[in-house]
Amino acid sequence: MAWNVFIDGEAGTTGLQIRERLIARGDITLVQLPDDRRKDDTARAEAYAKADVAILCLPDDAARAAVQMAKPHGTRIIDASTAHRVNPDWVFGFAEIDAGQRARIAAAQHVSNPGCYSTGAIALLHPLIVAGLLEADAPVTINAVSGYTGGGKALIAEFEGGTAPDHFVYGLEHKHKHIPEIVRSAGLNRAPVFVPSVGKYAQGMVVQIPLHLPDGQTPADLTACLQAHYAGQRFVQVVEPVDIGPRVDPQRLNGTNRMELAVFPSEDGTRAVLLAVLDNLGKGASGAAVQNLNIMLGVDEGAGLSG
Ligand SMILES: NC(=O)C1=CN([C@@H]2O[C@H](COP(=O)(O)OP(=O)(O)OC[C@H]3O[C@@H](n4cnc5c(N)ncnc54)[C@H](OP(=O)(O)O)[C@@H]3O)[C@@H](O)[C@H]2O)C=CC1
Ligand SMILES: CC(=O)N[C@@H](CCC(=O)OP(=O)(O)O)C(=O)O
Repeated sequence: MAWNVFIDGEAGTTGLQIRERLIARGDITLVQLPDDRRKDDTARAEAYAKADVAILCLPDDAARAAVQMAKPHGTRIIDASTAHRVNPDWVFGFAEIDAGQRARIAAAQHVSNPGCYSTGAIALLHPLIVAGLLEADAPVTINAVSGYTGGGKALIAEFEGGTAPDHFVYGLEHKHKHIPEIVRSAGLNRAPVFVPSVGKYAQGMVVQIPLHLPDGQTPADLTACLQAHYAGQRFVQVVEPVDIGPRVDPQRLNGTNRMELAVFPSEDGTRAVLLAVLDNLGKGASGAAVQNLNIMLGVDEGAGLSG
């Protein structure tokens, strides 16, 4: 038996990469629309009626409307957009966040994928806050660099058309859309200062969180906490700085669903940089969507994914 899966927004950046990961699978039949009907609501409603699971790769407003369209048909949904990430009725689609999350995803009607930057930031912060190594109201700063596919078709056109600078910093109005989901899912009580940037390369991302450590805490304590939290995980690994540094390449995990976490210490042990590397279109979007789909269907979590 094959499951029917509809990727709404299949022609977009995230949608295309999900299709690539599902197209050859024998256990999945893609419900597809002809190009001239992909925004036709009658055709989309028919697709929702047929699908067991729909994956929304749409702008936020279109994702909210799609949920209403799917409702009469009872279609299970994975939303890649920002629309439902802090909605308490949706399950947050970061399987590794804690021991119970896979079961919650498996049973869910509605799963919301984390944002790409958020995946790295939450993966680093959540275990430390739960373990009491970082206060929930700590003044956290998050810096990051992403490949330009993170901005979807519009930003890709700017970079490939030569109208964007080779590297730019943004989010400086302190209103980036990932801040609410980072606060909620990391377990912070205070909004972090988040400064993302984009470089002239297509895919790949590094998220960095610099910390001054309190007296008595060492970088090794942070590493040990992350190692314990992610022990045995297939797609999230804690690595040594020497394995990925001293020059960390944001593209090192491209094409995979993996994320690497590391703690880079100062020589005297009083400071550290927490670092996450991932493919913004892998574990940061399309890979995570497929991982969540696999969990929801009860099949091998890594089916169709490169780890
Ligand atoms: N790119 C990334 O790294 C990540 C993206 N996301 C999220 O995934 C979602 C999709 O992003 P991304 O793939 O980058 O964006 P793109 O702009 O590349 O793709 C969006 C697609 O949605 C289509 N679309 C827009 N409105 C509708 C509608 N009403 N009905 C049907 N289709 C519609 C667009 O059509 P058309 O082709 O005609 O423009 C386009 O193909 C967004 O919410 C984004 O925030 C999440 C994590 C990471
Ligand atoms: C480079 C770039 O523009 N990145 C996007 C985030 C990409 C992502 O994670 O997607 P969501 O839109 O689903 O949150 C941004 O900063 O808005």
